[in-house]
Amino acid sequence: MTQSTVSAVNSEDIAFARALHGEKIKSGLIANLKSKNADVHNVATDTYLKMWKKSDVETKEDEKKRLGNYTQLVNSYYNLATDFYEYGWGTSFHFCRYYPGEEFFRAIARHEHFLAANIGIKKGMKVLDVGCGVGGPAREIAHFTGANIVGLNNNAYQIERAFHYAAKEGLADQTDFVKGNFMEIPFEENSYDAVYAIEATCHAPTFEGVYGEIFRVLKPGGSFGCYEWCMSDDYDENNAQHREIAHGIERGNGIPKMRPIGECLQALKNVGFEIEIHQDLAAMGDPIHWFYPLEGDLRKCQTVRDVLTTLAMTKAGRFTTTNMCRVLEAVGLAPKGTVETQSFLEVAADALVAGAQKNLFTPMFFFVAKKPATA
Ligand SMILES: CC(C)=CCC[C@@H](C)[C@H]1CC[C@H]2C3=C(CC[C@]12C)[C@@]1(C)CC[C@H](O)C[C@@H]1CC3
Repeated sequence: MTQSTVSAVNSEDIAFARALHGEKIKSGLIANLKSKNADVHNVATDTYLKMWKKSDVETKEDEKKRLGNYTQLVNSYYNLATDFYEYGWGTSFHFCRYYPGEEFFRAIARHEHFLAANIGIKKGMKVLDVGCGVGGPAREIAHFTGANIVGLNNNAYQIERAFHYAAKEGLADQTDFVKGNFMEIPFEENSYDAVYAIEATCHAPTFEGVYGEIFRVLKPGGSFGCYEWCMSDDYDENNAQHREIAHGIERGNGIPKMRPIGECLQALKNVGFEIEIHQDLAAMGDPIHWFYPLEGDLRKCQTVRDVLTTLAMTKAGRFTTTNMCRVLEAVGLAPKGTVETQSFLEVAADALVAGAQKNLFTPMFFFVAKKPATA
């Protein structure tokens, strides 16, 4: 794409996001739902849902269309899901490991510190967060390390929220957020000391495309650290039950195509990275599973405070949210399509848990890859 086409696409996305969500930043699910423009919300809902057939047999052609339209797919997904994520999960949109007794938000932060420490992020470094969401990890890593973090994200709504939260935490000078496509990163080559991506690059149509761009902007000798969403070695694409779980993960999470671990490692090598560490952190035999909040069993909560924190994530909490959305939609306080959004998020939760329980899926295939000093 030429520079002028890129800025035209960006302006269109920004205008769409403003028309859909309104100009002012609000907090709380109900306040956010109330402020949506119903007609624009309808467009976002239709755009997302038309990418997925509900009952008919899924064909390779459907998958190809999603891969070709990945920007529309991912943008419409996050235009619909972001408020629900913040309401149910907070502002760091990722999973994590837990040790016995560890509180939810503490574990989330520790997962971010672990990544920052492994790629050697230090005070004053210039670091890129690829697919930064609303900036939860970028803020935590900025506070933790003193580095300057730039978050890249193609969703204009999330970018606006990221600026808002960073300013509130006094990080306006230490962070920046840029709307852009990670398949065409809008920065110069060799411009970042370190790059990380947390559960984001699975939205790309190919690992090679996004990793190649990360390689380009990273300085020689710099490290790229990532938690990648992958299907495990036990996953068999020709097994109908496995495929159904993978498809649920795709549809519920706005992912054009789930790929195996092998493809991730091969892509890193193909674009020139030297892989220094790789390990599936979901397969470490942890007594507390990474997916426990979505399992719906409050007895698995780590602390009393966690019962409240994880309430909206459990089956009972999700049932309540669905009914609340039904009522809000019926009385006109939430736009049409809100119940549908909650329903594909339910698909996400169930498919993620099923994939985890059968050891078919990991949201934390962790790797550190280095750009050779001679590159
Ligand atoms: C999509 C990717 C690559 C990463 C996001 C990972 C997680 C943060 C989300 C995956 C499924 C999401 C769900 C919710 C919050 C965010 C996730 C865990 C809810 C708990 C939000 C509240 C809703 O009512 C139910 C959602 C279920 C799925």
